[in-house]
Amino acid sequence: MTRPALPDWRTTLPWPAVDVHKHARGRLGVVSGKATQTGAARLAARAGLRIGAGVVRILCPPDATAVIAPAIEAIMLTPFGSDEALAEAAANLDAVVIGPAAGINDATQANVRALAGTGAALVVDADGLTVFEGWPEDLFEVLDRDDVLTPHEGEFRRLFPVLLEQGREAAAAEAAKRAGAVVVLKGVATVIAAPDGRLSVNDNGTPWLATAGSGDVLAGMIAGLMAQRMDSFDAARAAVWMHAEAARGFGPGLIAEDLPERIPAVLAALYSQAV
Ligand SMILES: NC(=O)C1=CN([C@@H]2O[C@H](COP(=O)(O)OP(=O)(O)OC[C@H]3O[C@@H](n4cnc5c(N)ncnc54)[C@H](O)[C@@H]3O)[C@@H](O)[C@H]2O)[C@@H](O)CC1
Ligand SMILES: Nc1ncnc2c1ncn2[C@@H]1O[C@H](COP(=O)(O)OP(=O)(O)O)[C@@H](O)[C@H]1O
Repeated sequence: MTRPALPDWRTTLPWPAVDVHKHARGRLGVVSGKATQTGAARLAARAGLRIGAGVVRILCPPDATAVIAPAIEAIMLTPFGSDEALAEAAANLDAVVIGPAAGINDATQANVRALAGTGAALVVDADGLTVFEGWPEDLFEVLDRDDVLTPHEGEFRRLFPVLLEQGREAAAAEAAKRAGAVVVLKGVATVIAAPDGRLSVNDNGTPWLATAGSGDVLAGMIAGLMAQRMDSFDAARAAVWMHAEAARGFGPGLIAEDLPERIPAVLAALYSQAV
């Protein structure tokens, strides 16, 4: 018996319907760090907006409001003063990114937990992963299967100390099972693994991506597709490929700020194949 081919992510990209409106298109939240650490959230938010989320809101500690407000236009801003207030602010969001420059402290842990109790699908990156070093089960027990973890190898080791000895593919597959969530093990050939056993290795990586903040952009791209109701595993595969394609299109001199601005060209090429 032959198994039906898994749908390729290109066939499930969320192109907007004629009668869509911005809220129906998908609402994305990105949690910012404190006043001196807001750039990572702004990169992720801009990437999420560029990849098609209809409404994007940065959720920030009160001290960061005056820093972020003059640095955004289409992106909205909501300050929160506690984990409960964060959950309230995220109540009507479809997807949320937490972790980029969030801070390695108890507040970030509490914020991840609070967001996990909302209906939003989560992308947990960077400090959102690092804060669970030593007690990863505390993270895994609050995750849903449509949540996504996006560790680089350093962050992966903090949550899964010996798994990489099995090789990157086996490690990512086991990590996804243990976490009960999609795991994106970043690197030269990024591995994407789902808790149901689906596994994919990205094939268009480029070293131009080895630049500060490129991972923050990727987190925003994945969550931006998830906010548009794309399956989390497909969203991760699609975003990882588009992220690399955007970097290839730019080439030498690429910095993370350039990546969101290359997304339209990458989307346009995919759209021309879809219609
Ligand atoms: N514009 C911004 O505001 C930016 C903020 N960022 C944030 O800054 C905070 C600290 O970033 P750091 O880069 O110091 O933290 P990392 O956790 O990335 O790096 C700390 C250590 O982890 C190890 N490591 C890093 N990348 C690795 C890899 N790919 N493979 C193996 N080991 C690796 C290295 O030993 C490194 O010294 C994070 O919250 C991050 O999200 C960064 O994303 C860069 C841009
Ligand atoms: N040499 C490389 N080849 C391909 N991709 C790379 C390379 N170096 C880094 N990347 C990609 O760049 C991104 C870096 O993410 P991350 O380490 O989280 O950076 P940051 O924390 O600065 O945002 C990942 O998507 C990773 O796969």
